[in-house]
Amino acid sequence: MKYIASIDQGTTSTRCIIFDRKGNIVSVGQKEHEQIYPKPGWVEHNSEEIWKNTLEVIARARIEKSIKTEDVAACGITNQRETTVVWNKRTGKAYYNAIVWQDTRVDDTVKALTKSHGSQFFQDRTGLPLATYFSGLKIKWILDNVPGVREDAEKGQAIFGNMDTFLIWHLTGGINGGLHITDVTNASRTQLMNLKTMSWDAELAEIMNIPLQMLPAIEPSSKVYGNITSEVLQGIPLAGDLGDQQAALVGQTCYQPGEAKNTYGTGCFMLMNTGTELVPSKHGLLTTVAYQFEGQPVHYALEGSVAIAGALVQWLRDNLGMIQKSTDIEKLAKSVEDNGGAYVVPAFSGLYAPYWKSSARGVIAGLTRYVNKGHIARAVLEATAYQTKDVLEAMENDSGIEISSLRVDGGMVVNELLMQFQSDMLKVPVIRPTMIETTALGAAYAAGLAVGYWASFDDLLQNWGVDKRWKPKMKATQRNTLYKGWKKAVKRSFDWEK
Ligand SMILES: Nc1ncnc2c1ncn2[C@@H]1O[C@H](COP(=O)(O)OP(=O)(O)O)[C@@H](O)[C@H]1O
Ligand SMILES: O=P(O)(O)OC[C@H](O)CO
Repeated sequence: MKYIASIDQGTTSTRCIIFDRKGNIVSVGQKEHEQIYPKPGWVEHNSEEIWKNTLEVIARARIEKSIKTEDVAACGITNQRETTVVWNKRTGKAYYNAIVWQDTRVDDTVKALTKSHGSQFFQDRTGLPLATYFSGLKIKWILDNVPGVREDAEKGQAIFGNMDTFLIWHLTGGINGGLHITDVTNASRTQLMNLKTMSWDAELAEIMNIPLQMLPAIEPSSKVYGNITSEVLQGIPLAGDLGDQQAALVGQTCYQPGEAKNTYGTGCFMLMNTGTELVPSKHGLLTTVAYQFEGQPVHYALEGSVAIAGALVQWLRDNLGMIQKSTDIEKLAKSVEDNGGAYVVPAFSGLYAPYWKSSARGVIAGLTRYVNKGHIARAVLEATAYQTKDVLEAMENDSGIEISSLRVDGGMVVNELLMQFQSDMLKVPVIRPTMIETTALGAAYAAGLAVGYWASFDDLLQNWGVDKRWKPKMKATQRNTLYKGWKKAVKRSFDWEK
């Protein structure tokens, strides 16, 4: 068979990418979905729209190159993590919109649980500090606020899933016996899975008042789970499932302890493989599952999650109208020499790693009459690079490993100005591989390994190649001055919401 199909259900869009054995893209279908902001801090998606888009992008990817079902060896799936859907398994209907990972509505519960149990209690079991980010408290919010859900959950009719689970259930039969499963990487983002046992933690579920029967079965990330029943890929084995940031780690072939990648999409996520060793963080990172291939031990990762990166570029485009397309930002930013003293701290969902300040809110600091649109555009791009520096320092401190170069991917890495500035800030080379759709590729690798399309990791390592490398050029004094300014601006964003 010639190909592997991969579904990448991201925060802004859903893609289906068909890959060949060399890891090259054969065809792509992609569609954006609506971002719903009912109140400040709330972010939702319509899960029904995402399901329809999924079918449409698979069909588009196949039609583009007239790909026959019999040419597809397997399908993998990867997804925006943490985003939470609860639906009825008899009707297939969601009780409420999907609550997106960036949503901060459970902030009061975070504060109450921090008071009663302490954040460390949750971090010790799940690797995650108590925060609005993860799925558990989003499930609780739906159970507590949407009429009828709790009763149905107790009867075993209302079930929970992240977007992987929701799509797998639909793709494998839906109301006619769809699989209700997730993988270890997605489960590790719910704040309900015990990182040592890889199973749901009954005590955590009880604290959050979540009936255990609504949670999916936890599977490895690479395994034949079952066959797809939907017409668009009927009969194809569904054989890979990974959270998107973990999928990018697999797609970047970071299989050795100490290897790290940074993905620049809506948010920005740096993951370092720590092997089979679970490394607790003391510097504001998450300990998470990197992947598990069937029959092999779980591999862990340290993760620095940044909530807003490319989303800040979108905000400049959609909310301020300063650019028409995301790509326009580079030209605008290049119209000036530097940031003119301005800093943008995009604490739209509070600040994630390494700060974990849910009461922070966005600020633009350092304004004078000198500052123009170009400076703001530059400060917007720089914000992603500074946030990455914050995370990289924490990563080095936690792991004791000095990162000598950084593999990058995601929608923002086409921006050369950002990549050069990133290398300048980190003082290490930044490497963009030939294939930057590493998220979809990682899920394809998981599926392909499960069905023997690829024989081993060695096959995958050969597919990775360098497209471009940026080396640090900035003088130390300039780097230090700029970064000091960022740190000052970050402090200004703290404690905005009480
Ligand atoms: N040339 C560019 N410069 C900066 N940001 C960009 C550029 N092109 C796209 N982006 C940003 O990249 C993000 C999309 O990346 P992608 O990896 O597709 O995200 P996701 O997987 O989160 O949906 C958007 O937030 C967009 O604003
Ligand atoms: O959809 P992305 O690429 O922004 O990734 C979102 C992350 O998985 C959230 O944890």
